[in-house]
Amino acid sequence: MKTVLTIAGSDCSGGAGIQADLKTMAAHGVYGMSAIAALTAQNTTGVAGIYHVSRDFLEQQLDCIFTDIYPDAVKIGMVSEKELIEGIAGKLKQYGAKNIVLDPVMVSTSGSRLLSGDAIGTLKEVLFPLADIITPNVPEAEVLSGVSIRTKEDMEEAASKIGEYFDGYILMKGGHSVEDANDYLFYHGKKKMFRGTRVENENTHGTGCTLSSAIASNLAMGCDMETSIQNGKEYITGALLDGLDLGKGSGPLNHMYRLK
Ligand SMILES: Nc1ncnc2c1ncn2[C@@H]1O[C@H](COP(=O)(O)OP(=O)(O)OP(=O)(O)O)[C@@H](O)[C@H]1O
Ligand SMILES: Cc1ncc(CO)c(N)n1
Repeated sequence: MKTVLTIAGSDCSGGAGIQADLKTMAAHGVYGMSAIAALTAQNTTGVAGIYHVSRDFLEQQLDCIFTDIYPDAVKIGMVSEKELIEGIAGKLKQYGAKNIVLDPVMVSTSGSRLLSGDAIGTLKEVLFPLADIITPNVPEAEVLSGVSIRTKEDMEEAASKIGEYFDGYILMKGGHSVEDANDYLFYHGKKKMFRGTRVENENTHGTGCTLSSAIASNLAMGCDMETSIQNGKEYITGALLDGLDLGKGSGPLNHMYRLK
C-alpha cells in the first residue's frame, strides 16, 4: 500500500487540516499518517484558538514516522512558527523525503491568520527549496510575489516573481474567483490551465487542504505531476458538488462522495 504523510494543523471540527488530509488519503486508498504541528480550536464559523507543539515534539513525530513507515509523498499544510518550519526542513532533508506538496496556508477560509508574519521568510527560504509543488491561493500568491492579482496576466507576473526563488511547480488556485474555478499551473516559464466549473456551494471549508492532499496521494500512487493535479481537481469538484451542508458557517466537504 502506498503511504502519505501530512504535516499540518489539526482542525477539531474535521473539515480542514489534518482531518481533511487523512479523509482525503483514505478516499484515495493510500495509507495516511500525520505529524501535528498545531492544534486548533475551530469550527465552520471560525478559529477560536491555536496551540503549537514544540519543535522537539514535532521532530520526534517525524523521526517515529520516517524510521518506521516511510512515506511515498508528504503534504505540508499549516505550520505557523519559524522554528517548526526549520525543524521540518531539517527532518525532510535528513530522511530524503520525496514528492513534497507544500500548501502555504496563511489565512483560514473564515479569515484567521494561520502563519506568523515573521515565518513567511523562513517558509520561502528553508521549506520551498524542498517542495516539488506549492499550491498558493490568490491572496497567498500575492504575499509570496508582492504582486497584486486582479487579472490572468497578474497571475503570470506573480508566478514569474515566485519563480525567481522557487524552482518547482506553482499551482495558483482560483477558488477565490467569482466566475470560474480554474487553477493555473506554472512551471519553468510554461503555463497550463486546469479548468474547473464553479460549484455554487458556500461550504468550502478545507478545499485547499483537500486538494493538496489529493495531489500528494496521486503522486504517491505514481502519477506524474500534471495527472496528479488533474485527478486532485476532479476529486475536489466532486466533493463540493455533493452538497454536504453541516455546521453554521462555511461547512466541510464530503470525502466519501465516491462511495454513494
Ligand atoms: N466554489 C467552488 N467551486 C469549484 N471549485 C472550487 C470552489 N472553491 C474552491 N474550489 C477549488 O478548490 C481548490 C482549492 O482552492 P481554494 O482557492 O479554495 O483554496 P484555499 O483558499 O487554499 O482553501 P482553504 O479555504 O482551505 O484555505 C481549487 O482547486 C479551487 O479551484
Ligand atoms: C488546521 C487548518 N489548516 C488549514 C486551514 C485552512 O483552511 C484551516 N482552517 N485549519
